[in-house]
Amino acid sequence: MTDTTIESAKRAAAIQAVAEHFDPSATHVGIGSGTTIVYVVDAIKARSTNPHIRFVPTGYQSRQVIVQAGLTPIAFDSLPEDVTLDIAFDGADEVDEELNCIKGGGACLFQEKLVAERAKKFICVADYRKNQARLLTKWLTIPIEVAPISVPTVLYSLRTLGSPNPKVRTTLLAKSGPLKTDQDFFIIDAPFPTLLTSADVAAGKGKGDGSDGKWEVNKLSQAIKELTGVLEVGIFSGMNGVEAADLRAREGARSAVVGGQKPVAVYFGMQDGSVQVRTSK
Ligand SMILES: O=C(CO)[C@H](O)[C@H](O)COP(=O)(O)O
Repeated sequence: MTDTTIESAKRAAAIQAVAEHFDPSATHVGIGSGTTIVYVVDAIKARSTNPHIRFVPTGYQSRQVIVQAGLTPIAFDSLPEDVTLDIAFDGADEVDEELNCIKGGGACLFQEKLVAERAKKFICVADYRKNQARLLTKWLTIPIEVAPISVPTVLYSLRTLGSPNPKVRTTLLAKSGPLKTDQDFFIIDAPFPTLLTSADVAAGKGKGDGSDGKWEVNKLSQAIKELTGVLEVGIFSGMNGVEAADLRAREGARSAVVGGQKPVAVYFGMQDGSVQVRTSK
């Protein structure tokens, strides 16, 4: 496997994802972070015809990608309350059979989740290395964004939940010390055993509540999110945007759900140049 193969796989997946989901008349588009999203932005630029389209970044790097492409960014907190994004595109670190994702390899998970949940449709684009049946198969840690002051207690609680050796992510740059996110928070990378899907729990493969050392994706995400000091967890699970809209239509004002975290489709660029698409069933 060469770098060229991986980069070609990302590009092929991005081109197909944009061709199949980007509507040139869209007005607001969410743009994720990482290396794959650069190909998505290139593909959007080649198709976009609406001079009034605005792109919502998920952090500093994402904003730079938008600006360098000559497109117009709009800050997430400048969006009028009633505006939803037509679509959001992002990468992922690992995706399972149910389209649950691990994100945050680039430390941008909080804004990525805000943007994904504000979109009618969230589409993930990734290369073949990210395509796994279960989360934590090849990507072995869950990125968690935490308030710096909470680090010792969150590390302790994560060990109690079954993470053998959670660690604060450090910067690889000349300045040593913890890496700071766009919110000036820290990232803890917490290893856990491979996660069960909801289908595994339904099939009796475990309770998924961590009592036997095995966690189901949603249950672990909720357990970590409940820890004081945790801003956000790099597990994107639960509903997708279409399911969330259905729930709102059924429940109206009683539903506090804004959108979903899970993609409606994931495009994997494969080693042989093809693109594999995984959609929600
Ligand atoms: O979640 C992310 C950043 O926080 C990225 O989307 C994820 O790390 C994938 O990155 P890449 O496209 O470089 O593989």
